Amino acid sequence: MPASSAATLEFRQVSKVYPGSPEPAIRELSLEVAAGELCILIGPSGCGKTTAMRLANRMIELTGGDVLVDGVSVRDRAPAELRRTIGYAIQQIGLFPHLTVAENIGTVPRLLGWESGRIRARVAELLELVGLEADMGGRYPAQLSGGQRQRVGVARALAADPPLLLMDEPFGAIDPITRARLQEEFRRLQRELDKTVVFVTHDIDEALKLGDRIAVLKPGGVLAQFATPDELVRHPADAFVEEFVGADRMIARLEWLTSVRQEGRRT
Ligand SMILES: Nc1ncnc2c1ncn2[C@@H]1O[C@H](COP(=O)(O)OP(=O)(O)OP(=O)(O)O)[C@@H](O)[C@H]1O
Repeated sequence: MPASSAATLEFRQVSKVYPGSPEPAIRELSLEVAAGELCILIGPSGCGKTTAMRLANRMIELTGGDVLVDGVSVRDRAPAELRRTIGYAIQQIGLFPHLTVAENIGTVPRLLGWESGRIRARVAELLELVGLEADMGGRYPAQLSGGQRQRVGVARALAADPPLLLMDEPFGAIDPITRARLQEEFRRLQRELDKTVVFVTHDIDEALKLGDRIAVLKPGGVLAQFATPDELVRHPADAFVEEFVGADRMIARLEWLTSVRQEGRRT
């Protein structure tokens, strides 16, 4: 896959005030995500993580500022067309219950008008990529485990080979063991496929394990710090980040994670 398959993403002084709400959900958020980077959004409940994500694919509209994908404002893109070029995976998965796994995965390629042979080949490739047996393609979502459904959600988000993936707690409702396995597989996949990813999580361990950089948001949608896992743990920008990350506890853990990640890269 060419190195150019990843997109850049920039939040430029982004604000969002929901109609009828006295306070902004996001305040002057500026963030630049490099091509191929895995950027984590983390912060307490209600700090605007999902809002930030949905502003990027225009599921909701900006109040102020701009979001640029590969330097082009999302305001200048038609929402439906924009969404077909951005993979989106969410915790609730949102699989269509009346469609088979294969049909679910093929949703965006179908919308893009791919011919059926190409869709079939892509679905087979993706099932293998996310570690599902080929015959799972004929099942319905209700016939899968939670972890299998999450994999289908990730496969569906990857289907049209989008340069940018938005993932909103994609492994949220999964037991810890399956979750750890999915995290590892996803990390490997992301490196292999060279995608830009914005990944929302509540889980600081998941953030430290997966993120190239982590954006910590405070209540009111204010960016507290945007830094590598190492910087975040060793040099938290303020007391909020320090408490959120739990610095002392984390340093030992980070050293362990760093060694695990290096180990992973060698294999
Ligand atoms: N459609 C909406 N209308 C009005 N207010 C909203 C709407 N959606 C979200 N909000 C508010 O905006 C703020 C940010 O919500 P958002 O869902 O982005 O937070 P979050 O960080 O993703 O939260 P969580 O971690 O709980 O999922 C919250 O105060 C929320 O109540």
